[in-house]
Amino acid sequence: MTDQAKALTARPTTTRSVSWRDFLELTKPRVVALMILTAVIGMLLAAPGVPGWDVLVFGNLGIALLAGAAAVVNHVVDQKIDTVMARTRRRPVATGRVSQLDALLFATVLALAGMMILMWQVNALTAWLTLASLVGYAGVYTLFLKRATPQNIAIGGLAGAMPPLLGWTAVTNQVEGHALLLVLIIFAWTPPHFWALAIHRKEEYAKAGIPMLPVTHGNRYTELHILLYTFMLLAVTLLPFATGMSGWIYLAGATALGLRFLQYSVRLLRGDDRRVALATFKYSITYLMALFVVLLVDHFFYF
Ligand code: HEM
Ligand SMILES: CC(C)=CCC/C(C)=C/CC/C(C)=C/COP(=O)(O)OP(=O)(O)O
Repeated sequence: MTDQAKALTARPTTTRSVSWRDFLELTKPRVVALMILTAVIGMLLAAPGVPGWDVLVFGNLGIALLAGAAAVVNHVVDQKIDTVMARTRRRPVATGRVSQLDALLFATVLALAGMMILMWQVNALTAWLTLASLVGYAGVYTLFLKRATPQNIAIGGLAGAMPPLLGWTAVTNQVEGHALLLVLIIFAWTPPHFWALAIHRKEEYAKAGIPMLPVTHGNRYTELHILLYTFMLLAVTLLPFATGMSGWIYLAGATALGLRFLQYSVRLLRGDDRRVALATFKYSITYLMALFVVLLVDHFFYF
């Protein structure tokens, strides 16, 4: 192998030694933080009043530990493909700063701690549903779907959509219709959230050999699907109002946020521009955060 070929295939080297920050990074803290926001709001909507501090603290801690563990496993399973993509090549396992074994041990500790907390301090239903979400993301999505089909996100997104239900069951110990509605909202949101980023990073996914929708079916097809999912998202977000779960404040907020999302999707379909794709991805995060905050404001306004 020539020196140039070696340089191209080598793992990115790192001069920095391992630190606690690497372990924190492995847990995808910003993604988990948004999941916890949706779990907290699930708890607050489920409770007749305000849930007890113990459910709030232990429920969210347990869910966060298991979600973090799932993210760590994702780094281990994806080590090779993370090394190929510019967005992920500096990750702790991809660079080798954290070994696969250490990462797996870390994931095991997080998962065991999370399960014990949920089992002993919350309830078994929440513990098993959270574990199922971990398996859904780390096992079904990462290990299998991500590499197998361009519909990976449309199916695998269910795992990431679970936190509001997990929050709800932590309080009520029951799976109820309104909680499933919140799951449905995140489930419909996930494809536009991710496909916008996949368009922006299409070349990298192609290089890594991952069959993301823009790679297999092109940008225009993906943009059309983003638009269709955004319509569906807008329709699904009207259900909390239609079923009497939320009031007019929510309806106004959800409609305004959804119309703005549609505006991004239409711009994307018209312009096919990488920068618009990135802006759409960023908006998707603001959108979900704002939508759940509006749900909560509405809940306490009519309370
Ligand atoms: C299987 C479903 C999902 C897929 C495939 C997906 C994909 C992604 C990807 C690839 C990124 C970029 C990460 C990076 O640059 O390191 C990202 C970022 C993000 N995702 Fe998702 N996502 C999913 C579900 C969710 C869910 C359910 C939430 C929250 C409820 C969420 C919240 C976020 C946030 C907050 C970021 C920004 C993270 C940052 O700034 O570092 N995602 N997502
Ligand atoms: C217990 C529970 C609630 C589990 C949910 C786990 C969890 C952290 C889901 C995150 C969703 C996500 C960021 C997917 C991206 O994975 P990717 O591999 O497509 O993206 P990447 O290339 O950035 O790693």
